[in-house]
Amino acid sequence: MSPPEYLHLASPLGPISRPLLPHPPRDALPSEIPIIDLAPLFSTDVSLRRQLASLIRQAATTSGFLYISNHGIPLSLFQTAQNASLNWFRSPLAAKEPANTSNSLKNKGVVGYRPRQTQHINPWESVDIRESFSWRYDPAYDPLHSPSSLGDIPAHVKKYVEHDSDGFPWSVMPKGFSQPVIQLYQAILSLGRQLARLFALALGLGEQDLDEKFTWPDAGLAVNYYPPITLPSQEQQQHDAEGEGQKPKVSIGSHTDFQLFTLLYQDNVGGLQVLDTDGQWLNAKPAEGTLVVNFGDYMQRITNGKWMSTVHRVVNNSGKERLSMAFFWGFGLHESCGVLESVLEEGEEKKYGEIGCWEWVQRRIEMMREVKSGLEDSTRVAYLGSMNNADYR
Ligand SMILES: O=C(O)CCC(=O)C(=O)O
Ligand SMILES: [Fe+2]
Repeated sequence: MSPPEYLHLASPLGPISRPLLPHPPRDALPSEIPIIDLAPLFSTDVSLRRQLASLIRQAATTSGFLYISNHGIPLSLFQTAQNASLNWFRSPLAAKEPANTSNSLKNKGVVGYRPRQTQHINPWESVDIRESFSWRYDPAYDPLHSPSSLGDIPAHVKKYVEHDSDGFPWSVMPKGFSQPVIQLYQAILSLGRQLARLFALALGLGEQDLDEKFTWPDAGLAVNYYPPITLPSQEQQQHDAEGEGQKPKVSIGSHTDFQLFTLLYQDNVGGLQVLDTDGQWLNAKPAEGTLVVNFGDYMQRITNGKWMSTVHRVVNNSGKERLSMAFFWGFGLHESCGVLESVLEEGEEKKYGEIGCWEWVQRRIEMMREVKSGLEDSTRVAYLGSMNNADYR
């Protein structure tokens, strides 16, 4: 019998290992990653919205991944932003360099462009074979806030949100890119707030109970460009046999998202894979007109571990370039939350304490750093190799 294989990754609790089944990835069944029709969300009939919320709760507590259809954002808005992004990513490196995150110091290197193979989300896998353009929430682009009210951002919020004047230098980006991407981002801000009401229902809360925590949300965007992974030649494989080349080649390594939920638009190329609770990789194939929704670590925490923050990665072996846009949603970074009473059964104890959203994100970043430095230590890797964390999915 071949020895069990493990997937190693960073988690909020530190490095963890998950056993893997010895089978190649297979397509997810509709029961594993359901397509949920969002139309009832826009109905005036609250009983329809409640039925929809129970479908969401079912998916959140069993797979942590689902697709939404009829979400109300026209496909053309995504396609225009997709084409604009492709055009930009295909331009020469020198044209993209002015947008490099390292030039965006005021944003602490978060906002902007990251060139190919400069990110490594999971050190047990290859460097990420992707380029990306990311930015964080800026109230100047939020339809909820009128330009004249921007001066009134409360001080305890202001230190966490960027304002246009000290934000990313959009002038370095061609308008052909920024206009459609910002337009899409604004539509996503509205959809995210509507979804937050649905999730509130699904969490046993009143529909509007979470609204305030999303007034200045932590709503970031990553536009991901994945060139095809070219499998190494035999010579190269031999050369790599002792080093990095042994690691599985990934477009973005296995990880969980940090915050509450992610809305993902993917083109029709495919490559997104989701790890089920048995250790089987499932292909989350593209389905036109849908968005993928997955839940993150903070959601898992505030639901006492019930809503799953599911491990996923991208392997683009299609031979074609792939583009995705991931919108990450969290409460405002100035907010704080503990386990929600509404999710607890009678007598159930809270597993986790309250933690601020900013502290949470810092902790997750710290854990990823720790995992990278821990890799240098061979005893630790051996320990990881034999560890099976059953509690943390
Ligand atoms: O491109 C994708 O399909 C997934 C991207 C992703 O997981 C991320 O950006 O966190
Ligand atoms: Fe992700």
